[in-house]
Amino acid sequence: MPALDFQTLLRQERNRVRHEMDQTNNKTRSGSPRAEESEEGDQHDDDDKEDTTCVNFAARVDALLDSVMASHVQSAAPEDGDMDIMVTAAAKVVEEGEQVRHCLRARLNPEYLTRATTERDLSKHAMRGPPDGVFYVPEYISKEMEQEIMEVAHSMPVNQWVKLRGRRLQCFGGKPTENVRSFQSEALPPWIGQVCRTLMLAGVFDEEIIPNHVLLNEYEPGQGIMAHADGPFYHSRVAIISLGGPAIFRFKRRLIAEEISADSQESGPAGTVVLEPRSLIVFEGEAYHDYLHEIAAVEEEVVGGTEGTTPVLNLERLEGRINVGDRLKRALRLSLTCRRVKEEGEVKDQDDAN
Ligand SMILES: O=C(O)CCC(=O)C(=O)O
Ligand SMILES: [Fe+2]
Repeated sequence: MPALDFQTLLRQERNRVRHEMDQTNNKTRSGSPRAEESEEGDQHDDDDKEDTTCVNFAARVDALLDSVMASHVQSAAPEDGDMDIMVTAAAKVVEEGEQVRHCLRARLNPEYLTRATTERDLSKHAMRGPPDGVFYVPEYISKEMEQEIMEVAHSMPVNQWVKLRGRRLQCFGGKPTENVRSFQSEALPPWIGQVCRTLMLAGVFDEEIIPNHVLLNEYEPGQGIMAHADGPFYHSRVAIISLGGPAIFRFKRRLIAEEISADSQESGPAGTVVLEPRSLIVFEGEAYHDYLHEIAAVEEEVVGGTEGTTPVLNLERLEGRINVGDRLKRALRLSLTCRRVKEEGEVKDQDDAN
């Protein structure tokens, strides 16, 4: 039996992706919209944009296939020449290549886009601080959209998730770098692009700063994200869509130099927001610049804190579904953090040094 050539296999996979993508693009260019898009007027603009970024997108698929390949070649230890292991690994490469393609090429139901235009006005959803600059929209996405997003997210092979101590994530739009000067933007997969477009249609982002960078975070019960600021890399408005289980988002004021003691760089929570499944939180201004945010790594948490004294900024918007003193049990939670990476000229040198 001839030895299995992983490089050839990879080349074949790439060619297949390219071929499929060429076919899709030719179809779009020759003006034959796919059936699911024909009722949605805006969709064609979107398709035009995807055409121009197609090479970039194909490069993204290549990179993913490379990493699928690398992980299997490694685990198959080809140098020991065990054919059975190699064949199993090759089959896995093809299967996962298929999954990657499916996830990256998926589209959500285009109806979600049209709904976003009519129902939302962000200014109605402002919370009273501190901190200022926080907005909360319950039921921002429908149960169907939540379900579709979770299915696409989980169709990605396990090895495409980046495993961190408190969560795992997938990054779309390019890998964040030390500073924006070395950042290489990548096209967003269509389904992520659709999510960003709903945010624009809902008035969360102007067209010029529609998000071009999205993190898909996944937290198991007991996991969280430590207090942090999102920093100068992005335009200072963040939109986070929550899916799955609930969590409490805590804002903590950043301490000024004189207040920082050896064991504390941050103050206690100034304001919290209960993130219900399918909700949207947006924050900017003071909340972005002067506060850190965190999600505690716990399996259960009490709304308003154990003393019941921590402000819950969106209490009214919870309309009795959740009250101060309630114990919230965590369940698997996904979040989409949508932001716009600044252009080179938009970052002040001082910011960049941070
Ligand atoms: O999962 C969340 O809601 C928070 C995510 C976050 O803060 C981030 O991605 O920077
Ligand atoms: Fe963050």
